[in-house]
Formats: sequence, structure tokens, C-alpha cells
Amino acid sequence: MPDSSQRDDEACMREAIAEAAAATSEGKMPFGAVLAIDSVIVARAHNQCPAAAKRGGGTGDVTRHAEMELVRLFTSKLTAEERSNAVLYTSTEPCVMCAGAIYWSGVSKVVYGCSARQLEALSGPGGFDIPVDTLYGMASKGARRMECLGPLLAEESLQVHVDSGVWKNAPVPTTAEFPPVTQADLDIAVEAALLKSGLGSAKVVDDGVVPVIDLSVGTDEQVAEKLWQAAMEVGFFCVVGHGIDQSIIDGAFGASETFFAQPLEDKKAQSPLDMSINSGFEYFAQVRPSTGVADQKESLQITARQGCMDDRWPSDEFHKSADALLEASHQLAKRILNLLQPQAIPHVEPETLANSHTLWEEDGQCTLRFLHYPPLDSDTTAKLIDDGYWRAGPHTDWDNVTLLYQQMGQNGLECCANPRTGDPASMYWTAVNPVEGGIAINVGDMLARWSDGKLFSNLHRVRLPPDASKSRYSIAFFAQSDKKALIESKESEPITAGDYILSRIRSNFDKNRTTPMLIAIAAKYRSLIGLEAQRHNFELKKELPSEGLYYKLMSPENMFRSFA
Ligand SMILES: O=C(O)CCC(=O)C(=O)O
Ligand SMILES: [Fe+2]
Repeated sequence: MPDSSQRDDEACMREAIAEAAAATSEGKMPFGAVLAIDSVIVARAHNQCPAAAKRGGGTGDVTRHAEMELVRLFTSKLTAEERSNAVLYTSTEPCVMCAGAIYWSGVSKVVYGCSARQLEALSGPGGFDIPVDTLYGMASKGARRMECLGPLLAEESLQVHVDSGVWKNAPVPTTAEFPPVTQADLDIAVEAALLKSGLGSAKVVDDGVVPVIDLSVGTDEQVAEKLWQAAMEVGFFCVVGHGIDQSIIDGAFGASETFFAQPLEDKKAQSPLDMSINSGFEYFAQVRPSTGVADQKESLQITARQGCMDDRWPSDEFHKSADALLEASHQLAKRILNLLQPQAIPHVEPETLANSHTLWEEDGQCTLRFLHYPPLDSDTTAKLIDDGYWRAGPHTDWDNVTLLYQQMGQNGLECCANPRTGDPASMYWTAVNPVEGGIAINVGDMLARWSDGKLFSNLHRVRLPPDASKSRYSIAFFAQSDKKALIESKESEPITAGDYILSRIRSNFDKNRTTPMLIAIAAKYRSLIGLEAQRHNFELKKELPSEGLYYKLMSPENMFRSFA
């Protein structure tokens, strides 16, 4: 039976361990500490070093260990006498730096959870070579003594270290220990695993293997079969013979160049951004979860829903050109979806998928996005590439299919297998260069959901070329089912397309959704993709220097599918 002082020590230690867990949920290193006087907690703190920095993914103040934070906090508030009655509880045996700070703080006793040696089994050698009691013994020779106790509740403290997912030798919990994995969980894990994928060492296959399919050759069945193969094997393909008049495409690119050539203030004034409806002009504002920095682009979003573009058309000419391309793209997307549906979603009525896309109706979600990647001088470009910037950072689209219009000579788009496919051998980037008269097409997450993963959405990105002295223009049409359309997959719960998009936003940015299961999944995909995972994109991004707009982008309320 523990005596009352041991019970008190354990109660206080649990508070220190809770602080360590709080650090994890903020994307910080998993260490916590509290100060107690007569077993009443009077101060608490946790580590403030970003976990991503530990993995080489960012910067951080390395002195912000939990004990340092705590000592700084209470030494400025408590008298010397109060401090001499205080006990400091820390979830893990202090390092040399913190041991020094604790000693100088004048507390009477320090209690630690797991020992540094125990942590080393998870972390690998960590430079904690001098056990802290030896250290205090040495320091207090001839001066005052400070009591040192531990390990205490080591297992509970170590569990927080394991759950944090930051230590390379920590066992990855098996899924058997957790509830079944849902699609939303997978989505979060994959998004998490994407972080820094833009900087990954994946090889680039420049003379890519993106299939080119002529839609005007063969029967519908034959074309459907070719599309299906391409969608299954590569996820990206290029269609020619699609029936869209080149003059419509050229007209839209012309309107795009005219619009983007204007002064920034004019563009903002002509088409003000409303992120809640994903409409309007955006300038270097879209931050990808995979990179944590803004895409080097400006774009104009047109969401084809009633009212979304009211007072947002830059000009009548632009309106006319955009409408023509929107209409033609909508028709082509519907045709492609009709061809894919029998194999992708055999359990729903024919044409259900295609018919779930309306234009300009009450709950339409199709979007046409005009993109411009402005030219840069060579010094700026070199610096941006060095700092991990992309014209468009790696991402998957959230829609059913995307039609992407490119212009000859304006390369840079690359695609890569989705980590969900689970085949590390296919994790390389392939150029998706423009093809004369062709439209690049890719599968998005929504179709992956409809089809229970028979089809996968692909990662893709737009490279910042070493010579970025010329603009790149592209136009993307995102075919997205109407808000009220029900995505009836066989294996996942039915969900409306509107809620699906919202859940993607929430799942990415709701820090409360952190569970050990997600950590396990992220760890699994991290090893598959060979990239650093980061479970707390939202929290991590709060660390990054960014403009106000960025915070708006990150907030679920304000950000309606602006990451597609
Ligand atoms: O500009 C491009 O080629 C790709 C754009 C893209 O992937 C997107 O906006 O989702
Ligand atoms: Fe995209």
C-alpha cells in the first residue's frame, strides 16, 4: 500500500505526464513538468520545441524543454522560500541543461517519470549519459543537497513517448489494438504523411508514362476500358479527341492572361476572394499541407453554384470565355464519369455519378480554377527551391475527376502514386507534360471514396523550374458532386458530398482528432512513402511565419475546399 507521500507524488507525476501528452497534441516534443507545494500544483508547462524540428523538418528554440519553461515560469513568480518548499515533477529524467536550471531554481526535490536510459530504448542514444542523481550529487557537494527521486510511473510516461510517434525506435502499435480504420482516418494519415513529400527523394521519371487516350477512337466500351486501365495503373491520363473546340480553350487562356496581367489591386477588386464559397482571386495564399508554405501562384476560383460569382466576374469577356470552358468541361467530365462508373461504382444506378454534378444550381460544387505561376528571377528561384517552395506543392484533389488544361512548352506538372496504394515501388514522380490538343485528367479523393478505393487519387505537384523566367498558365476544372448528393460507397458510411468536403477540412485541421491509431497509421505510411510524417499540420503551421490570410485559410469555418 503506497504511503500518502508516494500517493501524492504519483498524483503530481500524472499531471506532469498529462502535460507531456498535451505537448504531443500540439505537435511538440513529448515532455511535461509541474511544480507542487504541499502537493498542490502551482505551475505547469510542457516542451515547446516543434516535433517536426526534431526530425529536421523545421526550426525551433532547442532550450524550450518542459523543465526550462517551468523554471522560467515559477522563478519569476515565487519567493526563494516558496521555492525551497517546492517539488518539481517532470515526466522524463532531466537532461544536463534542465538539471542545471532545476538546481539553480532552488527547489527542494525533483521527481522524474521514466529515466533517460528508458527513453533511450525508444529514441536511440540521446546524450543523457550522466544520470541526474549523480549530477545533483556532484553539484551539491559542499553546497545544499537536493533530493532526487525516480523513476516513478515510468510506464505511463513511456507510453506518452510511444504515442507521440517521434522516436524512431518506438514500436508501431498494431491496428489490432485500435478500432477499425475509417476512410476519414486514412485521409488524415495520408495528408499527414504528405508533409514534406515535396522535398522527398523520390526519383523523377521525366519521360513519363502518362497514357494518352483518344476518345474518338473505338466504341464506348473500348474507350471505357482504356480509361479504366489508365485510371487504375497511373491515376493520371491525357485525353485527345475529346471534342472540345480548341478555340474555347484558347479563348479561356487568352482571358486568363489578360486578367492576370493587371495590377494586383485591380484583380483583388474585380474578383474579391470569399473562401467560404471558394470563389474569387487569391494571391500566393494557398498553403499545402505537404509543404507548409504557400504555393508560388495566383489563381481565380469560379465555383459554379448559384450566387457564388455575383459581383465577382472580372469582366463580361472573361465571363463569356470562362462560361464556355466551364460548360464544355462539365460535359466532358460527365462523359468520363459515365465511362468509369460501371466498374468504379457498379452498385449505383447508371449515370448517378455524372448526374450528381450540376452547374449554377443551388448546391453545385464544380469549380473552374484559372492558375498563373508568375515568372521569377534566377536568384529568387534558387532561394525558393532551396527553402522548399513549389509552384504547387504535392497534393491530391478532393473531387471526382479533374480536367487540367495546359499550354505547350509550359512543363512542370508531375504525378506520383497515392501512398494509399501501398506500393513503395511506384512512389516516383512522373512528368505530366502538355500534349498537343490534350487535356490531363486525374482521379480525386471523392471518386476514391465512391469507388471504395478501386480508383485512387494521385499525388501531384508543379515543379518550380530552375529557370522560372517564364509564366506558367493552367486551368483546372474540378468535377465535384453537388453538396446534397449522397456518396454511397459499399464499405464506408453514406455521406453527402458537401459533408465529405467538410470532413476532409475538419479531419485535417481538428487537433482533437489525434489518437494513437492515427499515429500508427501515419507511421505506417511514413515508412511506405519514406517521408517524415507530421500528425499536427494545423498546430505545426501555427509555428510558421505567415500572413493573416494564411490563418483564415487554415480555419475550417473559412476554408471551404480551398485545398482541393
Ligand atoms: O497547374 C497545374 O498544372 C496543376 C494545378 C493543380 O493541381 C491544382 O490546382 O489542383
Ligand atoms: Fe491538383
